Amino acid sequence: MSNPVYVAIDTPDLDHAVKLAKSVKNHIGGVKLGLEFFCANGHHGVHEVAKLGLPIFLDLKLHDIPNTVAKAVQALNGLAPAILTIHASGGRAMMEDAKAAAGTNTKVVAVTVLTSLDDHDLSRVGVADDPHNQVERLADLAREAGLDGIVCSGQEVKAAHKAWKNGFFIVPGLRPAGSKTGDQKRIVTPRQARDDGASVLVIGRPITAAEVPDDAARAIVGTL
Ligand SMILES: O=C(O)c1cc(=O)[nH]c(=O)n1[C@@H]1O[C@H](COP(=O)(O)O)[C@@H](O)[C@H]1O
Repeated sequence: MSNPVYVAIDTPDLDHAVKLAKSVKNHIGGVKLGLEFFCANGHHGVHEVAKLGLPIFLDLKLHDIPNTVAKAVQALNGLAPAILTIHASGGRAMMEDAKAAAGTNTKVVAVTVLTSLDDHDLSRVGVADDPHNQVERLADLAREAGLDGIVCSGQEVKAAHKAWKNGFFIVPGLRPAGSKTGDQKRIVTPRQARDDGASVLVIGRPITAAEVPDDAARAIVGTL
């Protein structure tokens, strides 16, 4: 089985990003580049990190009208990301058009309920349901739209996997026992997420903010 750990390189500093990715390269399965990195470094930055030869997960969480998202996806095709994120709450048509616009080797995956939100946060944005039901609802919609999978927390992945047997499940909000939670609310350990059916384990600060990121990555992979 290939290594499911994708390290989230969240920094605007390209040199630091490349250095970090190089230092953990042998212990991870891929690199996730998100908004902070992309807004600062754009396509050039992605190309530079991609030179290391690891699969790139481009986490831009696109969310707009269908035409705009489809054109944005087209504009990213030159980067050939292994994985690209859009928001499920953009609706079925937006997801269908995004998938149709993506390259055949790119998995298009829908973010359901951010791992930084709990029941209370959801109710404040007008979602009366709990995260579990909302993930289930958005996962069904993403599957109907022909997407490859979803992003959800480790607290929902078991049920999501059961309902969508061949889905691709990305799980962030992972914290090894004893590590700082930060802004994440729905957390589990990397091992728990893997056991419950995650395809990709997204891990950022527990690796990137460690004194020796290389050692932290090795230790986490050792728990899987
Ligand atoms: O799509 C994501 O990757 C994502 C979705 C989500 O619900 N929660 C979430 O934390 N993420 C991303 O996963 C990473 C988590 O980073 P750490 O909290 O530092 O491990 C960040 O890059 C987030 O942007």
